Amino acid sequence: MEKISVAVRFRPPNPAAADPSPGGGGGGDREWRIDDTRVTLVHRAAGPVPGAPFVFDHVFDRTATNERVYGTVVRDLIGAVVDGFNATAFAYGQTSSGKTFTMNGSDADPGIIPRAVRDVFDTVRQTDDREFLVRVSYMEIYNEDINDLLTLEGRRLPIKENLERGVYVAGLREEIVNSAEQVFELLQLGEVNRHFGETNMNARSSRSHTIFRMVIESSAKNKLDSEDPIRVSVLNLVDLAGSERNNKTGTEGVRLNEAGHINKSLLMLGNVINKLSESGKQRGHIPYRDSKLTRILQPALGGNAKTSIICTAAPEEMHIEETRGTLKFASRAKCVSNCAQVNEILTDAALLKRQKREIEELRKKLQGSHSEGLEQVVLKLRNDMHKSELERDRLAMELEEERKLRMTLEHHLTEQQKLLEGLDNTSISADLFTDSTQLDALKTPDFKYIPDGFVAYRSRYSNDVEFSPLPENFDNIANDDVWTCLNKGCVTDLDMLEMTPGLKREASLLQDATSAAPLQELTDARCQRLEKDCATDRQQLEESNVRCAALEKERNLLRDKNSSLQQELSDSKREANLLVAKKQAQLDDSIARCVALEKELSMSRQDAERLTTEKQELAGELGVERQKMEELKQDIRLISRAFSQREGQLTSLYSKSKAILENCKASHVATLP
Ligand SMILES: Nc1ncnc2c1ncn2[C@@H]1O[C@H](COP(=O)(O)OP(=O)(O)OP(=O)(O)O)[C@@H](O)[C@H]1O
Repeated sequence: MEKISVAVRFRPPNPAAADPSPGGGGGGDREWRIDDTRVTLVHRAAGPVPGAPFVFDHVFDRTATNERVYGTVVRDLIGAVVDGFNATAFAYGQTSSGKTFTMNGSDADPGIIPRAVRDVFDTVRQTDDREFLVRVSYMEIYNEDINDLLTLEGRRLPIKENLERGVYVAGLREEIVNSAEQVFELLQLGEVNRHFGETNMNARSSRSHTIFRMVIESSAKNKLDSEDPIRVSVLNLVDLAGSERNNKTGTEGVRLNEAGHINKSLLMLGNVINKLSESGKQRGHIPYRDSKLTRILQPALGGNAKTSIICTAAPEEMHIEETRGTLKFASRAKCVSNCAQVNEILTDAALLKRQKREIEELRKKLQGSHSEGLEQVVLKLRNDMHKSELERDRLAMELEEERKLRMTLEHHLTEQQKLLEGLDNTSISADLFTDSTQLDALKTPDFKYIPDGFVAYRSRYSNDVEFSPLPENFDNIANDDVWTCLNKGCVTDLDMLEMTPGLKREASLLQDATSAAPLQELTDARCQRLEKDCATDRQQLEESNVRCAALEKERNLLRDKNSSLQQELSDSKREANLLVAKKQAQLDDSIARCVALEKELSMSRQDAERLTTEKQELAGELGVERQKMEELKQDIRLISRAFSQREGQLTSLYSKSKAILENCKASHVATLP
């Protein structure tokens, strides 16, 4: 929020009015005194007239130039307009107080409009990173009709309003301009079409309110960001017609009609300012629609714009009441706040992006803190659940591997047990080896009999030629790894090869019954070894079983935890849904209430508008009545003056007659004998 900036400017005294002779209007004993930003009415002899002084943002005395006024009050607005803010500057004051002088100026000292036009183009030129499009229009409000000053066809244009453009004058010509000179040409054209007229107080009095408007559109030169919007701002420079008293301006006929409209629309402007200056609660309906001027200036009055008002005043004593009225208007305007924002137009994509963000923010707000907490809990539970699912899968895999290992071990154990039993029950004979592979397993690879077979390559073997002579040609030699691979990972098979020297001669041993003793020894050793292996395998199996049981237990625990988490999750979800439904119901309820209130409001607004119209009519009638009363009073004054003159004449006639009579009487008495 930003207050309207208000300045007061006193023009130099009118040389005719400074004339102290009767009718000259000057030479009174009261005057306005300026002290920095303070204006006080003083008796030249007796000091300040009772009443508070008026204080404004800026006060200019007769010596102030247009350059100074512009620099102090308007220059900053131009920068803001080029940056995308709306801005308005207008001159308000009684007739002949210097409004047109302030807005248009002279060749020697140009006013606000020409200076602003130059500044706009200079600022645009200095803004390197944006592209600009400047359009201008010029209109007047004459007798409550809006006329386009740039074309003679544009008469009585209607005011329209829509969401996109707000309040606008339909059919108003807008010229695209590239330089200040182009604008000055258009302004000249407008000045020709503008309504001026001669009154007793101003040989060239503005009979209409004029609004010169510049629309400045800009976009970034490098559109890297799709969200980069187009900026559209409006600068209004307004020269109002002056309020006037008919007895002073001596208006009649057309001028009187014009004055009626001027005074009425200024009254409406005053009403809007009064309402806006009231505090929020008392303010109520703002009657912008009561006049075209207030409707067009609506954004500048308490809306989306930066606004400066320059109130012009006449210093002469004969205008003290009008000046006081202007200062009161200015004081109220000082209390009005505007809310200016950069005006941006977004592309559809950017708008969508922005709206999505806003909806997301609203959704968050709607859900409130409690459901936000719930959402976090749900999220945490979901995370926990996911973690425990992963853990469960990992354990299941481990369990599966353990199971496989156990089965392999069990299988291996059974095999070995079978083998052991077989060995226990027999003295080894080739016939007992029913499975030829079993027998093969006990044999040292015999290179003579199996020419293409593999042999474990061990240095020990090669040294020990007695048991394992090296073959002449090593075409197929396997090292430890290949052997292990061939024996399905059972290293014991490789170790068994140490026994092969005995078995190398198995054919002759088995045939020779006398050599049974050493065979028995070998068998026992082998049995012991197998038993040892069995015991180790059994131990491994038991350990594996224990691990399996522990894993199963852990898995069950996890399963329980998982299901309890799922239960919690569904509870939270249910609670969150309930809460959202509750909030939605509250929202629906609020919307319904809002709709009802809006309906009520619009009805009240209609009532208020009706009342305002009635009030205005009554005020109009009152004005007429007051005028009549004034006229009657004037008549009474004239009659009583004539009456007193007559009375004086009669009295002196009577005195004269009386004196003559006395004289006559005296002369008659003297002539009596
Ligand atoms: N500050 C000033 N310095 C010098 N002359 C001024 C100044 N202000 C006004 N004048 C002169 O006073 C006269 C009336 O001024 P101007 O026409 O600007 O008044 P106005 O308020 O626009 O009147 P109206 O409402 O009737 O149009 C003009 O001759 C103008 O040159």
